[in-house]
Amino acid sequence: MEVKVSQSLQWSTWKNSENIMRKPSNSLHFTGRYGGKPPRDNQRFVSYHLGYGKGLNGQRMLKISCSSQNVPASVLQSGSVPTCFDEAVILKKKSEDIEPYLDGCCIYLVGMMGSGKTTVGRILSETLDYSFFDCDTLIERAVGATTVAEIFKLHGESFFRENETEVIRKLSSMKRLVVSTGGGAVVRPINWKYMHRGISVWLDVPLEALARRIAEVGTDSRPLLHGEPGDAYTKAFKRLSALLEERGEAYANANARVSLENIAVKLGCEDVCNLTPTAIAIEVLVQIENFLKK
Ligand SMILES: Nc1ncnc2c1ncn2[C@@H]1O[C@H](COP(=O)(O)OP(=O)(O)O)[C@@H](O)[C@H]1O
Ligand SMILES: O=C(O)C1=C[C@@H](OP(=O)(O)O)[C@@H](O)[C@H](O)C1
Repeated sequence: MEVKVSQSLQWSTWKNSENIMRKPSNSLHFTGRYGGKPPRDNQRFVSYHLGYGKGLNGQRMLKISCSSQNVPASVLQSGSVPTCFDEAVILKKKSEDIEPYLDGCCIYLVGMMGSGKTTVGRILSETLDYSFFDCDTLIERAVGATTVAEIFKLHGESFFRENETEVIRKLSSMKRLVVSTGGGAVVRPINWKYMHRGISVWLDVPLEALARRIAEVGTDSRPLLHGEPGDAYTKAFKRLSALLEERGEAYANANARVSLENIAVKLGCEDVCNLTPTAIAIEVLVQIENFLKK
């Protein structure tokens, strides 16, 4: 029997398995932890299921699946969550398929705040062996400020936008980058002139999901969401709806659109919040491929 284990199922995940249980039907279930130290609650564990099944030709095959629940935002963003075996394999295969067509072209992720540009961008850069850049971080460095919120407070939004354009301009002369742009980068036509030197992809996420994600981490780092009354979810929802209303058409300038609602339908998933960043990264590659083959 030949079993190919993807790189993203790292040895450390297996080595650190907390408990291995033999299940009745000749299958194994074990829970692995990610990261160095054992977390205290079970929610930070990832469960693996190993069992035998039949392949297409009826041959016996080892099947591996993995599930993770309530993985903290910081871990999701770090891109170090052990992902579903199948998803990891599909992602790698897809990236190998499109690499020759991409020819080193930069990928710009656009979308509302919280749409997952940073989280998905990191995964894409890793699988494509590209470098990853987050525009907000580069602007903070260029200005010598600690946060975007500080830049807005000290210098105002138009100063921030000027710097954003300058960062995008500089990045656009480079190759093999995945760039996570700020949610508002789409409003300036000059930014599109630079982004169209590469391929732009719009991560289209329903407002409810955006607001839920942002409410979880708070609005501190996102100055445009400050100032609404109400609980974190309501505040985020209201401001995001107003911004989306203003910007909807600007996002549609992107070369490709990745709709989380469409992915959920494809995968038979009831709630877009259950889509993993890897599943979304796969769809980004599929949509880039569609665009390049047009
Ligand atoms: N597929 C996903 N499922 C659940 N939470 C996610 C997903 N993608 C991103 N997040 C979380 O949503 C928040 C915003 O994601 P982030 O990548 O920073 O978005 P952006 O860069 O577009 O602002 C983060 O807390 C992140 O962990
Ligand atoms: O939507 C926007 O106008 C903004 C989005 C933020 O980036 P993220 O989309 O990465 O949160 C950041 O650039 C700034 O707070 C403004």
